[in-house]
Amino acid sequence: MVRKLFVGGNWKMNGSFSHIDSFFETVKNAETDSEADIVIGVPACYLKYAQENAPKGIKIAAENCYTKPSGAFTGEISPAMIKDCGCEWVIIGHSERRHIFGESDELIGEKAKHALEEGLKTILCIGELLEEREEGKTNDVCFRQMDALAKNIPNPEAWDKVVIAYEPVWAIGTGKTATPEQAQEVHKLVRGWIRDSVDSCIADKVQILYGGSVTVENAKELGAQPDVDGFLVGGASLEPDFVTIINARK
Ligand SMILES: O=C[C@H](O)COP(=O)(O)O
Repeated sequence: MVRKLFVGGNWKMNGSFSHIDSFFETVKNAETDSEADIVIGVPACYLKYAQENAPKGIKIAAENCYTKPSGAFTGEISPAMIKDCGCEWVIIGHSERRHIFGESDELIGEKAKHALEEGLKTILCIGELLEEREEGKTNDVCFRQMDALAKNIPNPEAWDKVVIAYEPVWAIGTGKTATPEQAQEVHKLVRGWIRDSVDSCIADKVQILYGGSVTVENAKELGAQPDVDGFLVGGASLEPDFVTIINARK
Protein backbone atom coordinates (compact mmCIF):
# COMPACT_ATOMS: atom_id res chain seq x y z
CA MET A 1 0.00 0.00 0.00
CA VAL A 2 1.33 3.46 -0.90
CA ARG A 3 1.09 5.88 1.99
CA LYS A 4 1.60 9.63 1.67
CA LEU A 5 5.00 11.00 2.61
CA PHE A 6 4.85 12.75 6.00
CA VAL A 7 7.63 15.17 6.80
CA GLY A 8 7.59 16.31 10.41
CA GLY A 9 9.89 18.89 11.92
CA ASN A 10 10.51 19.24 15.64
CA TRP A 11 12.17 22.47 16.63
CA LYS A 12 12.37 21.36 20.28
CA MET A 13 13.37 24.35 22.48
CA ASN A 14 14.71 26.35 19.55
CA GLY A 15 13.51 29.20 17.39
CA SER A 16 12.33 32.79 17.73
CA PHE A 17 9.89 35.08 15.94
CA SER A 18 12.63 36.20 13.57
CA HIS A 19 13.66 32.61 12.89
CA ILE A 20 10.05 31.72 12.06
CA ASP A 21 9.89 34.66 9.63
CA SER A 22 13.08 33.77 7.80
CA PHE A 23 12.38 30.02 7.76
CA PHE A 24 8.88 30.50 6.33
CA GLU A 25 10.23 32.95 3.76
CA THR A 26 12.66 30.24 2.58
CA VAL A 27 9.89 27.64 2.37
CA LYS A 28 7.54 30.03 0.54
CA ASN A 29 10.21 30.69 -2.08
CA ALA A 30 11.00 27.02 -2.62
CA GLU A 31 9.18 24.42 -4.63
CA THR A 32 8.01 21.80 -2.19
CA ASP A 33 6.27 18.48 -2.74
CA SER A 34 2.57 19.34 -2.69
CA GLU A 35 1.75 15.67 -2.08
CA ALA A 36 3.59 15.53 1.26
CA ASP A 37 2.04 16.09 4.69
CA ILE A 38 4.22 18.70 6.40
CA VAL A 39 3.91 19.39 10.12
CA ILE A 40 6.37 21.39 12.23
CA GLY A 41 6.52 21.27 16.01
CA VAL A 42 7.39 24.60 17.63
CA PRO A 43 7.61 25.76 21.26
CA ALA A 44 4.24 26.59 22.81
CA CYS A 45 4.85 30.34 22.89
CA TYR A 46 5.16 30.41 19.09
CA LEU A 47 2.20 28.18 18.19
CA LYS A 48 -0.29 30.87 17.24
CA TYR A 49 2.22 33.05 15.41
CA ALA A 50 3.67 30.11 13.48
CA GLN A 51 0.25 28.74 12.55
CA GLU A 52 -0.95 32.16 11.33
CA ASN A 53 2.15 32.78 9.27
CA ALA A 54 2.87 29.28 7.96
CA PRO A 55 3.12 28.81 4.20
CA LYS A 56 0.14 27.07 2.64
CA GLY A 57 0.28 23.34 3.27
CA ILE A 58 2.36 23.53 6.44
CA LYS A 59 0.68 22.67 9.71
CA ILE A 60 2.05 23.55 13.13
CA ALA A 61 2.21 21.13 16.04
CA ALA A 62 2.64 21.58 19.76
CA GLU A 63 5.53 19.51 21.15
CA ASN A 64 3.67 18.31 24.22
CA CYS A 65 0.37 18.61 26.05
CA TYR A 66 -1.19 17.55 29.33
CA THR A 67 -3.97 15.12 30.14
CA LYS A 68 -6.57 17.66 31.29
CA PRO A 69 -8.37 20.58 29.61
CA SER A 70 -7.44 23.12 32.33
CA GLY A 71 -6.57 23.38 36.00
CA ALA A 72 -3.75 23.79 38.48
CA PHE A 73 -0.99 22.25 36.37
CA THR A 74 1.68 24.95 36.30
CA GLY A 75 3.68 25.06 33.10
CA GLU A 76 1.51 22.66 31.15
CA ILE A 77 -0.67 23.32 28.11
CA SER A 78 -3.81 21.48 27.12
CA PRO A 79 -5.13 20.22 23.78
CA ALA A 80 -7.92 22.81 24.13
CA MET A 81 -5.28 25.56 24.27
CA ILE A 82 -3.44 24.13 21.28
CA LYS A 83 -6.69 24.25 19.31
CA ASP A 84 -7.30 27.77 20.59
CA CYS A 85 -3.99 28.75 18.98
CA GLY A 86 -5.34 27.45 15.68
CA CYS A 87 -3.27 24.26 15.63
CA GLU A 88 -4.50 20.74 15.06
CA TRP A 89 -1.38 18.69 15.81
CA VAL A 90 0.61 17.62 18.86
CA ILE A 91 3.75 15.52 19.34
CA ILE A 92 3.44 13.14 22.29
CA GLY A 93 5.96 10.86 23.97
CA HIS A 94 9.10 12.28 22.40
CA SER A 95 12.17 10.61 23.89
CA GLU A 96 13.22 13.89 25.48
CA ARG A 97 9.89 13.94 27.33
CA ARG A 98 10.42 10.30 28.32
CA HIS A 99 14.05 10.45 29.33
CA ILE A 100 14.77 14.06 30.41
CA PHE A 101 11.39 14.77 32.00
CA GLY A 102 10.71 11.23 33.18
CA GLU A 103 7.36 10.72 31.45
CA SER A 104 6.12 7.16 31.85
CA ASP A 105 4.40 4.98 29.25
CA GLU A 106 1.26 5.41 31.32
CA LEU A 107 1.34 9.22 31.33
CA ILE A 108 2.12 9.31 27.64
CA GLY A 109 -0.82 6.99 26.98
CA GLU A 110 -3.12 9.30 28.96
CA LYS A 111 -1.85 12.31 27.03
CA ALA A 112 -2.53 10.55 23.73
CA LYS A 113 -6.02 9.61 24.88
CA HIS A 114 -6.95 13.13 25.94
CA ALA A 115 -5.45 14.75 22.83
CA LEU A 116 -7.34 12.37 20.54
CA GLU A 117 -10.58 12.78 22.48
CA GLU A 118 -10.16 16.52 22.00
CA GLY A 119 -9.82 15.94 18.26
CA LEU A 120 -6.13 16.74 17.85
CA LYS A 121 -3.98 14.85 15.38
CA THR A 122 -1.06 13.20 17.10
CA ILE A 123 2.52 12.22 16.34
CA LEU A 124 3.17 9.45 18.88
CA CYS A 125 6.85 8.68 19.46
CA ILE A 126 8.51 5.43 20.42
CA GLY A 127 12.11 4.21 20.41
CA GLU A 128 14.79 2.38 22.34
CA LEU A 129 17.89 3.57 24.20
CA LEU A 130 21.34 2.46 23.05
CA GLU A 131 21.73 0.00 25.92
CA GLU A 132 18.32 -1.48 25.15
CA ARG A 133 19.37 -2.02 21.52
CA GLU A 134 22.68 -3.54 22.61
CA GLU A 135 20.83 -5.90 24.95
CA GLY A 136 18.62 -7.00 22.06
CA LYS A 137 15.55 -5.36 23.58
CA THR A 138 14.59 -3.02 20.72
CA ASN A 139 11.44 -4.91 19.79
CA ASP A 140 10.33 -5.40 23.40
CA VAL A 141 10.70 -1.69 24.15
CA CYS A 142 8.93 -0.55 20.98
CA PHE A 143 6.10 -3.05 21.47
CA ARG A 144 5.71 -2.08 25.14
CA GLN A 145 5.51 1.61 24.20
CA MET A 146 3.09 0.81 21.36
CA ASP A 147 0.90 -1.20 23.71
CA ALA A 148 0.69 1.70 26.20
CA LEU A 149 -0.34 3.99 23.34
CA ALA A 150 -2.68 1.64 21.49
CA LYS A 151 -4.78 0.87 24.51
CA ASN A 152 -5.41 4.59 24.93
CA ILE A 153 -6.54 5.26 21.37
CA PRO A 154 -10.20 5.91 22.13
CA ASN A 155 -11.73 4.15 19.11
CA PRO A 156 -10.68 2.68 15.75
CA GLU A 157 -11.54 5.92 13.89
CA ALA A 158 -9.11 7.84 16.10
CA TRP A 159 -6.28 5.93 14.41
CA ASP A 160 -6.90 8.22 11.40
CA LYS A 161 -5.43 10.96 13.60
CA VAL A 162 -2.36 8.98 14.60
CA VAL A 163 1.10 9.02 13.08
CA ILE A 164 3.79 6.91 14.73
CA ALA A 165 7.38 8.16 14.92
CA TYR A 166 10.09 5.58 15.54
CA GLU A 167 13.07 7.42 16.99
CA PRO A 168 15.94 5.28 18.26
CA VAL A 169 17.25 7.41 21.12
CA TRP A 170 20.87 6.66 20.22
CA ALA A 171 20.32 8.35 16.86
CA ILE A 172 18.74 11.56 18.17
CA GLY A 173 20.98 14.60 17.90
CA THR A 174 24.05 12.36 17.75
CA GLY A 175 24.71 12.38 14.03
CA LYS A 176 24.36 8.56 14.18
CA THR A 177 21.51 7.57 11.92
CA ALA A 178 19.93 4.15 11.85
CA THR A 179 20.79 2.59 8.51
CA PRO A 180 17.86 2.37 6.10
CA GLU A 181 17.86 -1.40 6.80
CA GLN A 182 17.77 -0.91 10.59
CA ALA A 183 14.93 1.60 10.25
CA GLN A 184 12.98 -0.63 7.86
CA GLU A 185 13.40 -3.63 10.16
CA VAL A 186 11.85 -1.86 13.16
CA HIS A 187 9.15 -0.11 11.10
CA LYS A 188 8.09 -3.43 9.61
CA LEU A 189 7.94 -5.02 13.06
CA VAL A 190 5.94 -2.12 14.48
CA ARG A 191 3.50 -2.31 11.57
CA GLY A 192 3.27 -6.05 12.16
CA TRP A 193 2.55 -5.42 15.84
CA ILE A 194 -0.28 -3.04 14.88
CA ARG A 195 -1.60 -5.65 12.43
CA ASP A 196 -1.61 -8.39 15.09
CA SER A 197 -2.68 -6.32 18.10
CA VAL A 198 -4.98 -3.69 16.62
CA ASP A 199 -6.22 -4.18 13.07
CA SER A 200 -4.76 -5.01 9.68
CA CYS A 201 -6.42 -2.10 7.81
CA ILE A 202 -5.09 0.32 10.40
CA ALA A 203 -1.64 -1.26 10.08
CA ASP A 204 -1.72 -0.73 6.31
CA LYS A 205 -2.83 2.88 6.58
CA VAL A 206 -0.86 4.29 9.50
CA GLN A 207 2.16 6.40 8.60
CA ILE A 208 5.31 5.41 10.48
CA LEU A 209 8.03 8.05 10.50
CA TYR A 210 11.72 7.62 11.19
CA GLY A 211 13.46 10.18 13.42
CA GLY A 212 17.08 10.39 14.48
CA SER A 213 19.66 12.54 12.67
CA VAL A 214 17.70 12.73 9.43
CA THR A 215 19.53 15.02 7.02
CA VAL A 216 19.48 16.02 3.38
CA GLU A 217 22.10 13.32 2.80
CA ASN A 218 20.17 10.35 4.19
CA ALA A 219 16.48 11.31 3.75
CA LYS A 220 16.02 9.91 0.24
CA GLU A 221 17.39 6.49 1.08
CA LEU A 222 15.50 6.24 4.37
CA GLY A 223 12.29 7.44 2.71
CA ALA A 224 12.62 4.80 0.00
CA GLN A 225 12.15 1.94 2.49
CA PRO A 226 8.73 0.32 2.13
CA ASP A 227 7.66 0.89 5.73
CA VAL A 228 9.27 4.30 6.22
CA ASP A 229 6.54 6.81 5.42
CA GLY A 230 8.47 9.93 6.29
CA PHE A 231 10.53 11.56 8.99
CA LEU A 232 10.48 13.44 12.23
CA VAL A 233 13.41 15.79 11.82
CA GLY A 234 15.01 17.66 14.71
CA GLY A 235 18.09 19.79 14.06
CA ALA A 236 17.79 19.80 10.28
CA SER A 237 14.21 21.08 10.45
CA LEU A 238 15.54 24.45 11.61
CA GLU A 239 17.67 24.85 8.52
CA PRO A 240 16.74 26.15 5.05
CA ASP A 241 17.72 22.74 3.68
CA PHE A 242 14.61 21.27 5.31
CA VAL A 243 12.92 21.96 1.97
CA THR A 244 15.20 19.36 0.38
CA ILE A 245 14.05 16.81 2.97
CA ILE A 246 10.41 17.70 2.19
CA ASN A 247 11.24 16.82 -1.41
CA ALA A 248 12.80 13.45 -0.54
CA ARG A 249 10.42 11.58 -2.85
CA LYS A 250 10.43 14.08 -5.71
O1 LIG B 1 12.09 14.77 16.95
C1 LIG B 1 13.15 14.67 16.33
C2 LIG B 1 14.18 13.78 16.79
O2 LIG B 1 14.42 13.92 18.15
C3 LIG B 1 15.41 13.80 15.96
O3 LIG B 1 16.27 14.87 16.26
P1 LIG B 1 17.57 15.07 15.34
O4 LIG B 1 17.08 15.07 13.92
O5 LIG B 1 18.14 16.38 15.76
O6 LIG B 1 18.44 13.89 15.60
